[in-house]
Amino acid sequence: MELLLNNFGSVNKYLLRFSKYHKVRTANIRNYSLSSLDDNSTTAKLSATADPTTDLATSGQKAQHKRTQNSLHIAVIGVPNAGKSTFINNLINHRVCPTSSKVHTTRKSSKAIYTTGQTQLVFYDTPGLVTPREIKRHNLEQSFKSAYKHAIQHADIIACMHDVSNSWTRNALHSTVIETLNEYKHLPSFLILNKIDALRSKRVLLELIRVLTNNTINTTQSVGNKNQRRQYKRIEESNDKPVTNSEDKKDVSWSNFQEVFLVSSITGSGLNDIQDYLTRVAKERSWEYSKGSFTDEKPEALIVESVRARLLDYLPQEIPYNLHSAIEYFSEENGTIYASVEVTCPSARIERLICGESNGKLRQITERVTSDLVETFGKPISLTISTRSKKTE
Ligand SMILES: Nc1nc2c(ncn2[C@@H]2O[C@H](COP(=O)(O)OP(=O)(O)OP(=O)(O)O)[C@@H](O)[C@H]2O)c(=O)[nH]1
Repeated sequence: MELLLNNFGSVNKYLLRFSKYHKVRTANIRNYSLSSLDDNSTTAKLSATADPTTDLATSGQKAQHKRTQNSLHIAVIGVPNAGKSTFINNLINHRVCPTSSKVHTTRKSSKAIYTTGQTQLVFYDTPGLVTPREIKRHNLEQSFKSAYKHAIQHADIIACMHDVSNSWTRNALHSTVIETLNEYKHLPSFLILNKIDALRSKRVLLELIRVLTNNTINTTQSVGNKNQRRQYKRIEESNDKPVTNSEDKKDVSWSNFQEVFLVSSITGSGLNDIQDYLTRVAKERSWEYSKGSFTDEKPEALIVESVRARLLDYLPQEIPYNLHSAIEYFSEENGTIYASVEVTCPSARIERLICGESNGKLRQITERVTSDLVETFGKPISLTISTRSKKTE
């Protein structure tokens, strides 16, 4: 079965959404200008007009001396669904890491690049840390477990993402996270408490900081920047009651975090503080990527991963984990991307489920992926998703 969606009619709607997305996210950071995908390159690019200080250097009023370049490689680790990809996309103001409401959306380590002023931040989005049992249950590739190692080995610092919205798991760092931090304890690390928007009581956060850092971060004194301390103070002054005891729990905590940040990756709250922190600690080192690069992934790979992410969102339970998506066709002509992806299903029954009545579900999925990809590439895309089944009934 095949469904072709010609999206030229609706592409303006997507471009409008795209520019809104960028304007909102970049309001107080910098101005963006979109440029086309670099025809000669295999990486997706947008050009960004960086902050005014850099513009000055490149305009007629060139700086007297050559400015140094700084860079920092950050491995973002955490359990599946902690919000790692959402965090990176919103921090770099660009959708390069596919996200979904299901676990294991990210399957391999990928890079997202953000350049501001003299500093280039290179984020490694890593697959959620998993146990061998989870690898089996979700039919994950064996390379899954080791993918984060590659990222950490290239990192200067580890960002440890922790989901505070889940009251069952938030009071402890997962054992796989502690194991990883231990294994790479020579690297500095910081803790990100994510999804604070989902909390009714913010009071719980102070207690969590104490528990998860083994009481090593003092929320009332010199740790953190002014904003963070103000945030901690506001929480302290609220009337809510703490929910846990503050006794030391070494097996659920890590004592060597250098900073703790409270963020909502989805609303963008707190992300500027992290950006400032990373810029401050960046090393004097030449940039690896040109100023306009946002990822080193090939556009074809971004397309396939975006299809996979939306299949995870639209299909129930374990079904999407047993599908295989592959690019069939990719080209770019006159500023428009043409792509076709084939989804192989384990049976005709599953294929019918994906397509839905009169192909309605497949059309919905295709529209959603198209919208995501317009945000990714900043240009129209004509996308076809076709399905086939391994077995007929
Ligand atoms: N409420 C809320 N939801 C969030 C936040 N950040 C991420 N999410 C949601 O959490 C889910 C998982 O987000 P992802 O960014 O895909 O998580 P991940 O850690 O990359 O997941 P894996 O690929 O499984 O490792 C998605 O449904 C996001 O919309 C947040 O700050 N607040």
